Amino acid sequence: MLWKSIFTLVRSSPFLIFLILIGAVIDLIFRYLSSLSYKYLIDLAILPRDGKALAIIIVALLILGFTNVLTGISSDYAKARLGSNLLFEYRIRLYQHMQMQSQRFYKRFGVGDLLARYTDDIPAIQSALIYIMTGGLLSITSVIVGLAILFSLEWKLTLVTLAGSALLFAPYRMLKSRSLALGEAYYKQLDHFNGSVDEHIKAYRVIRAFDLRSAMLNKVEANLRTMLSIGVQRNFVSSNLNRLPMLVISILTAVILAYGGYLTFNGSLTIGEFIAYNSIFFTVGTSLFGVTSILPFILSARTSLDRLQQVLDWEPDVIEQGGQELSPLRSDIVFRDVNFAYVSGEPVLRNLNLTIPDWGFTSIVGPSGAGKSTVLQLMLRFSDPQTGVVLYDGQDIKNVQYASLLRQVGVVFQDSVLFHTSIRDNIRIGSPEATQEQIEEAARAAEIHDTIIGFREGYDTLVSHYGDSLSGGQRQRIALARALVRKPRILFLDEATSALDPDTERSVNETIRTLGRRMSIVSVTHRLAYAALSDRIVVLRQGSVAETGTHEELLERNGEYRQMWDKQQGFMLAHGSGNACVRSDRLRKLPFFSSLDSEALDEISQLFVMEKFEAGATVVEQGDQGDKFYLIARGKVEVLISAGLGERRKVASLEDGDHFGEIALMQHIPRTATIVTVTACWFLSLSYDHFHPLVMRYPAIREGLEATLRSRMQRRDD
Ligand SMILES: Nc1ncnc2c1ncn2[C@@H]1O[C@H](COP(=O)(O)OP(=O)(O)OP(=O)(O)O)[C@@H](O)[C@H]1O
Repeated sequence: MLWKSIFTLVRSSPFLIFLILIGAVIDLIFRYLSSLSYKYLIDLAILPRDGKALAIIIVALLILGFTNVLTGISSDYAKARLGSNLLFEYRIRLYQHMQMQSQRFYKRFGVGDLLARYTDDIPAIQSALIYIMTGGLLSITSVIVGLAILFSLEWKLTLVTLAGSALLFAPYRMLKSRSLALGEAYYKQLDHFNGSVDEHIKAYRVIRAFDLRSAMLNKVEANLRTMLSIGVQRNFVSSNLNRLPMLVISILTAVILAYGGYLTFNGSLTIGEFIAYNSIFFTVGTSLFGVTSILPFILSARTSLDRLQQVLDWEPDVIEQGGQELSPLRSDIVFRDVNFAYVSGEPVLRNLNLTIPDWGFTSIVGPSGAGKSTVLQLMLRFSDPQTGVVLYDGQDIKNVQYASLLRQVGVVFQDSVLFHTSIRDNIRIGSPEATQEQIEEAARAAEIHDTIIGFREGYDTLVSHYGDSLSGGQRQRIALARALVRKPRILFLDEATSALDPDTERSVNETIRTLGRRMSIVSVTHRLAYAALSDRIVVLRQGSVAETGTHEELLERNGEYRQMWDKQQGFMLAHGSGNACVRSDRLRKLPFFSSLDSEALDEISQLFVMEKFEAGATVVEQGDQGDKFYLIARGKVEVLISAGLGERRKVASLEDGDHFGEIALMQHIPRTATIVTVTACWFLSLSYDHFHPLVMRYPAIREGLEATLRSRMQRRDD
């Protein structure tokens, strides 16, 4: 398919092809007439001492040389143009293809992987095309013409030459598969390397703060060493593909000199013919060498074409077909019998039926992995359900113009990426036609205008490195302004404030609440304190709706929501987040403390110490001796277990109100899993040494912990 597009590109540039061909033909004529001129120079001008003939030959050569240079220049321009056109066409095509893709695609092709296709594969195809179009075609024609002339000069000698020339392609046959395999291996390593550089740029703070520099360096060094070794082998094979044909040409030259000399001795060839024959053979030899030297380019381009094709063959999850314009949302968004899975056989949404009216503030809550963000993604049509429909005002969003759907919505994600441009342009991205007044209006609504004008360069302040130059709250407020400048009918928030520190979260949520009076908002959150303020709450469990209602109704119902609510209660984070504590009645909800009296629980709650970890930190490492129990006052962690060969498998996510490590309170036993923070986390930790004296005093604690351990073991065995 891609080969076809190369031919289409070539066919669509007839003038450029004409310039290249004319340049090649003139070059060819020049080469052979120069070589053949020796025959006439020696036999017709020098030996008979004919000055006029000499002058005519020299003038003819000069005119030809001059013409050759002129057509060569036009041909060079045409090649440069054609090559650049190919780069442009392929890069834009790949980029457009990427724009249609969703999460599944980006999971399969990492950043490094994709970048390598832009910066290495496409140029490799370009080089091969240029070489084939110019050196290749010219060399092949040159070989054919040259052999015809050689045949006319001395056919027996030429037959010997022709037979020997077949040997020139032996190295290609021998080394082809090795070269292709090395090409593939090299690109694989290059993809890894690009990925590591990208990771380093994005996570440089975590790498430095956790002193991961030497670990990362070792990883990159191992990658580069493998690349170095493959690179050496690859270059060596490529140079052999060039060098070995030269050996064949040297042998052929020796044969021609010996046999041609013999023919000249016995008078079958004149001296002029002998010299001309050798000179033409030299040109033929060079052209033959030219033919073989494009082979490494062809091999490299073949690998690159395959790699590019692999990406372009990836079908987008969402097919954007024309359809009707979606009119402004007036009634509701409905999920009807929706089933969805990222991986076949692992359903995430199961027969989901849900109605979200177009007014007020709706919160979607539920345990981690319940499918909250997935619901949001389907509303934005980042993916389509496998069965069932998502309707906006009764219209299946698969059948409406995608752009008209996106025009109605604004979105703020948890990790809102800001671009490397001014604050003004970052907001304007939401609506490219927005005037300065509209930008400021959005910034005011997001309550960031005063902060922006307080910066020395105001709205022209450059946002650097994905927004690192701003605080988390400022970043999210600019992201909010970016969404608001679109004047959306509906604002989607995907954990938009949960990565912020408590004070900033509180203040951004107040802004969002004010906005809720002006537009409808759908917010995915796991922090129930803010969900409680919404007009309706949808509780998801394993991809279905478990409950819906207001906060009060759901508490009353005493179901799933109530449990989650109770779990998150009882923690107090002081303003400024310098301190936190847990109430004794909250401790009673932990199964191993449930039978203790208030006095004991009060004592225990005093023993907790607050610990703060940034996102990406390892809190406990599998195999280390456990000496602390942790309660998550706020934040989210992942529980990982070793899956061999240094790989880790995620087995669970824990968040506000969850706990881990309780067995460490009873005995120093190795941790059975690694805990890594996903967002910044505030933990309350209780150390074995502080706690142990209490266990001695209150036997009920030991009994509770032993029961927990037994049930844990039982669950694991099951
Ligand atoms: N791109 C993906 N590929 C495969 N599985 C995915 C992908 N994205 C999410 N999942 C899985 O789908 C399930 C639902 O994920 P989703 O992010 O919607 O849950 P959530 O309720 O928002 O959870 P959380 O609060 O932890 O963000 C989880 O089991 C998750 O591991």
